[in-house]
Amino acid sequence: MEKGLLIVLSGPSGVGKGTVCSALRKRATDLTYSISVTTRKPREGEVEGVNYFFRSREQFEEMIRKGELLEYAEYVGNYYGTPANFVQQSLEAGKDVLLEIEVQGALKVKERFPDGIFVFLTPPSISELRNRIVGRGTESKDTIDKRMDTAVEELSLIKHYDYAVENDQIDAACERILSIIVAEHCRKERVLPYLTKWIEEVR
Ligand SMILES: Nc1ncnc2c1ncn2[C@@H]1O[C@H](COP(=O)(O)OP(=O)(O)OP(=O)(O)O)[C@@H](O)[C@H]1O
Ligand SMILES: Nc1nc2c(ncn2[C@@H]2O[C@H](COP(=O)(O)O)[C@@H](O)[C@H]2O)c(=O)[nH]1
Repeated sequence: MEKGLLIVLSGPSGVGKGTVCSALRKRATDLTYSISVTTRKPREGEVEGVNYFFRSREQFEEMIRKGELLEYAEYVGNYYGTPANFVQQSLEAGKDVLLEIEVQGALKVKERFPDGIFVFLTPPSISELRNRIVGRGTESKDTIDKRMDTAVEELSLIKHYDYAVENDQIDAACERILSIIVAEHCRKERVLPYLTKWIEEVR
């Protein structure tokens, strides 16, 4: 069976990754969404196994030792990681898998899965990015400042991504991401086999 596509969506805190993923979940029910593990405390309304698997630092470090994570990163004082088995089994079963992760982790995934599709979500402006993270009302001022400082570093790594998608409007951002996935399927399933065949014929 043809393996599924691995799509990695990242970008600075507050750009709207979670919001766009939730909108995608409603529209693209054939996509598989990986649920991450974190040592961050749950925010109000967050549910174990739905938003994240919430674990202690000791439990997380045990998962690292056992090789249970595809990638992990320490981000503004907490660990975040992607469970390896779920992603690998889903890809093997031919499902397209979407990871919503920060930039250090995305670059680690790129080393292991160079054929993945790396999408960087960008804000309309830096001031709008701050407005969004402040407006969400979930972080302290100190955490917002740290996340904004990290955002500046993250934006400089956009060159390592295959696509930049602006999240000006949620629906428009979803459309762009879905178009990328369709195009990548066409490339993988149609163009590459043709190219391979033509190259074999010329030889
Ligand atoms: N296109 C948009 N226009 C206006 N507001 C938006 C848009 N997308 C998201 N938001 C708002 O911005 C805030 C941050 O969004 P969200 O939590 O999805 O960001 P995130 O990138 O997942 O952040 P983090 O990395 O911190 O988890 C939310 O309050 C959300 O409602
Ligand atoms: N490297 C990873 N980053 C992840 C993962 N799951 C989420 N994240 C990213 O962490 C930050 C902060 O998230 P928050 O929920 O505390 O706002 C954000 O950029 C997420 O995308 C993961 O498994 N690995």
